[in-house]
Amino acid sequence: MFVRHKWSMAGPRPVVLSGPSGAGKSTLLKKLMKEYDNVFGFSVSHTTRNPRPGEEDGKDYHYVTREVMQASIDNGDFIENAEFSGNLYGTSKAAVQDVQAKNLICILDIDMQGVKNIKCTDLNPIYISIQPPSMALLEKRLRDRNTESEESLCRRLNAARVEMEFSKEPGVFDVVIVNDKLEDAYGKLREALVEEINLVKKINMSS
Ligand SMILES: Nc1nc2c(ncn2[C@@H]2O[C@H](COP(=O)(O)OP(=O)(O)O)[C@@H](O)[C@H]2O)c(=O)[nH]1
Ligand SMILES: Nc1ncnc2c1ncn2[C@@H]1O[C@H](COP(=O)(O)OP(=O)(O)O)[C@@H](O)[C@H]1O
Repeated sequence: MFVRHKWSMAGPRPVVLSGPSGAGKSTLLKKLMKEYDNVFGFSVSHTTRNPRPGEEDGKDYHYVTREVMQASIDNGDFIENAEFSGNLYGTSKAAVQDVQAKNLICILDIDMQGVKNIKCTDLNPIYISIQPPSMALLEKRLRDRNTESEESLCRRLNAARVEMEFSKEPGVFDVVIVNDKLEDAYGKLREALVEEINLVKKINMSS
């Protein structure tokens, strides 16, 4: 699957954030996008899950029915897609192209199936894993977030065990960040991206 041909002008490298549900990916990426205006662009995924209070269609996700999403997948519109906790999720080609067209660092928030599939493309992102300090803390944070039913919570915690093991596989992630204290984790994320951030600032200043 080709998103951007290797011979096209080199833009900034995209960033993949992955890790268990509740690890703090959205919190960290929202902080990053707030601090760095016009440097990052979020790859807005499609999902068949319902929007949570406060989430916006077209901003957090494109919320679609399974029928619509499956038809779009069959049509070849997606770079990758996966079933997670009973719902379909996927990154459309358009989601990434929209961000890359603006020469911004494209951030993808995807699960481990997504990571495996993106590795088969020529997207060449920086792979960052966000991990919770422990299963117990992950459960507490997910419960306190108050977004999941008991069933959804169980499914996410089961998936989290597998995601946590996956993050230990050598060579999968460029950086693994344990999100204990938010400010410390954020500092590590920023540090991992500083070169790419400076590159985009330079490009944007000269254009
Ligand atoms: N493969 C894949 N995973 C995605 C995509 N969008 C979101 N996810 C993952 O789906 C999982 C569930 O996301 P979500 O329902 O927003 O719940 P949350 O992670 O608990 O906030 C997370 O691991 C996300 O990283 C996507 O486009 N592709
Ligand atoms: N370092 C942290 N310490 C305490 N709570 C946190 C921390 N990071 C995130 N949270 C909280 O944990 C919950 C899960 O974080 P979230 O960003 O939604 O995770 P994800 O996007 O990975 O599913 C949220 O309620 C968030 O406010």
